[in-house]
Amino acid sequence: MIANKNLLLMPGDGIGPEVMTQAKRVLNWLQETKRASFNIEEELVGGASIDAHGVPLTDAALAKAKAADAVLFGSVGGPKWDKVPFNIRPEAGLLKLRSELQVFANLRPAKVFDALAAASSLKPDLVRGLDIMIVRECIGGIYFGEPRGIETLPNGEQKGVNTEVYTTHEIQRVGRVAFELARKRQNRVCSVEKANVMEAGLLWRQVMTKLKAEEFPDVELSHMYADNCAMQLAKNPKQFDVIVTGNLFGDILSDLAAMLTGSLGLLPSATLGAKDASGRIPGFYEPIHGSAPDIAGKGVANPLAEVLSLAMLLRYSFDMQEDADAIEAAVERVLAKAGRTPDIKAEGRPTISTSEMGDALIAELRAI
Ligand SMILES: NC(=O)C1=CN([C@@H]2O[C@H](COP(=O)(O)OP(=O)(O)OC[C@H]3O[C@@H](n4cnc5c(N)ncnc54)[C@H](O)[C@@H]3O)[C@@H](O)[C@H]2O)C=CC1
Ligand SMILES: CC(C)CC(=O)C(=O)O
Ligand SMILES: [Mg+2]
Repeated sequence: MIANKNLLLMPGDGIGPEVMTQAKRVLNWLQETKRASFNIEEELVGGASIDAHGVPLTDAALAKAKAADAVLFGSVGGPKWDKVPFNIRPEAGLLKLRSELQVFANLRPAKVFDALAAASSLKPDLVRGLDIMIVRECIGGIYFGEPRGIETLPNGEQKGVNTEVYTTHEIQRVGRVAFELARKRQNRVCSVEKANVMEAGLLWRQVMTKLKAEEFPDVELSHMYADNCAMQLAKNPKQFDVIVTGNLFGDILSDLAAMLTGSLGLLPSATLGAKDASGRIPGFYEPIHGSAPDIAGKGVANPLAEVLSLAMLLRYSFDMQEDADAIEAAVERVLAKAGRTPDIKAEGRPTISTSEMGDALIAELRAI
């Protein structure tokens, strides 16, 4: 049994707390069945933290996140906070967390469960069996580059500025994660950028090419422009194994990949940093979706991306492979036989709520 792991839960805003409630039921199951014992704490983040403390991430919450063995996050943002100053928006809290935890490699697996091949927006044959891994650089690129801001020009016009910046080291470290993952999969990495129009993209391509030659000669490397990659994901997604890309392109391409699997509500993620002196790797886990204001409070959000993020946490931070497998298998069984939340609604299947999806999942887990 895995004992005394410190886990910080940060549910956030909108559907974040709703889906986190279902992940907590899975945590309870793990503890009740003596598979693990956790010291669980919870902290506000995003809009909820702005309402309580005036900032999207307090120093105390950040300190707890840094001290935890892993962080499970929900989602942040919503129209209520759209007018707060830009640097303290809910989303700034999330970016600060990722950056302060130095979690640079965001693993976004897009897997199609057999029962959901028909829920994809593509024809079932194009997606059945799909299993791709998008590795998104998560603490660099245009979301963090300087200079940035909105300035007023002498003629009264305004100018909005963001800057794409990548250094050799930033590209190498995320590239290594992608190559290493590929070795455990189909041994193929597709590196995605816009080397045709952006110097940061050209450097990305050069660094990836050199990295492959020097450290990963056994792994196949291809390069693709990001716009073509979006098209290829919609045309023939099974051509990909591991995709490695920067922060902005990874954000966009993973939302597209989510729809191949049936819903944004299904895609989990793990964001990992480098091993520290004590051998610990910081791990931050979150669904790829946002706070979904259009459905928040209605009890209809799909909780499976959050639950699958918990499974990734067990797998990557606590080496609890069997328990992670058990949760993923239970999700698969639920999708094969239970009702569906509205985002993956299917003819002949009852439409169920977030908590009913949680009930079905817990019933499957208890049956093990
Ligand atoms: N990691 C995070 O916390 C993220 C936060 N955001 C924030 O969330 C807010 C809303 O952003 P949107 O662009 O609307 O993206 P979103 O991901 O929140 O929602 C996009 C669409 O997907 C649906 N959806 C998302 N998750 C779902 C789930 N679990 N079950 C069923 N349907 C689901 C929503 O109902 C909506 O129609 C904004 O404030 C945005 O900044 C957006 C993306 C990520
Ligand atoms: C705050 C945003 C960068 C969140 C987002 O869309 C994401 O990480 O996927
Ligand atoms: Mg996103």
